[in-house]
Amino acid sequence: MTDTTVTGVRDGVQSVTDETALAVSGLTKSYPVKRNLLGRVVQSVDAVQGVSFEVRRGETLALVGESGAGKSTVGRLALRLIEPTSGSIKVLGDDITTMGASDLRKVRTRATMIFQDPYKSLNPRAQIRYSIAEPMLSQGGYSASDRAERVARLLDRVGLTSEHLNRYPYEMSGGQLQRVAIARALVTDPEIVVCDEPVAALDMSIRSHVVNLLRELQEERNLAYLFISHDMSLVRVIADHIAVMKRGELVECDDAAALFTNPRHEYTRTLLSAIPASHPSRRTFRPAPS
Ligand SMILES: Nc1ncnc2c1ncn2[C@@H]1O[C@H](COP(=O)(O)OP(=O)(O)OP(=O)(O)O)[C@@H](O)[C@H]1O
Repeated sequence: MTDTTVTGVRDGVQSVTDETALAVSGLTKSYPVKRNLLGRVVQSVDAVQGVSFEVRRGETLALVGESGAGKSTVGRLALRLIEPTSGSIKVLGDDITTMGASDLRKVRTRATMIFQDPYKSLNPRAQIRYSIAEPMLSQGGYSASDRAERVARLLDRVGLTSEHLNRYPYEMSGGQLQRVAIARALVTDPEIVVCDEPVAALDMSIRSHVVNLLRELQEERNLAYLFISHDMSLVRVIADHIAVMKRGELVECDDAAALFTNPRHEYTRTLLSAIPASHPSRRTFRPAPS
């Protein structure tokens, strides 16, 4: 661990309440990278070490840090898409750390994920109508008419039309596909969404539209976002709280306004100094040219 005191949201873990959507405590992940002839791990990468934070209902915790800091690993651990080496994960009050597969499937309808690249996250051989409906089919319990109605409603809400239903991913733009990915993530009415760099792969011109859509949907549905990003200008617009990661550890965690005005860790100051001089306001996000 670093010698920096991690404060703010992390402190909330000690007093998890009904308002807590997601809470992780002491999360650690080592990836095995080399095994000997007996299959024993002889080399591993310590990607995440002792990370703790909570995300409250209806709020956004942004997870920031340079490439390789461990952000995506934390995002995947939060939904147990990968197994933690140690630590615990609570989703909407349920400890999912050792939960069995069928209960975990149910949890993943209430806590979902949007990935960076929709071309990779959506099945290239499936029509859009199937991609959006698939989480309902996996979970079961939705009638055909309910599924069709939910798909149509969400497609409309993310700004697409019934014309897109029978298309395949290769027939759509990156921005349209990320809207499909958002519809898919919301089709089971989750309360938590892990967004892993959801606009980083999109054209500069459409990033703000997708960011604004995510913010509107959060307000309408009281969604909790764990929002992974390396773009501090975007984080400034979307985050209520910010957790800063460096080399697998959380070095600072605070209310967004406090962190921007009074960053305590040297590394946070370095991240902030990289933001272009003219900040977008809290209401609008205009992406800086990359
Ligand atoms: N499947 C894996 N096997 C081995 N090492 C991995 C694996 N996935 C990630 N890592 C390593 O774990 C560390 C953290 O990676 P991670 O992708 O979580 O970081 P990140 O902050 O999300 O970076 P980026 O912004 O580039 O996606 C890196 O050193 C990475 O190389």
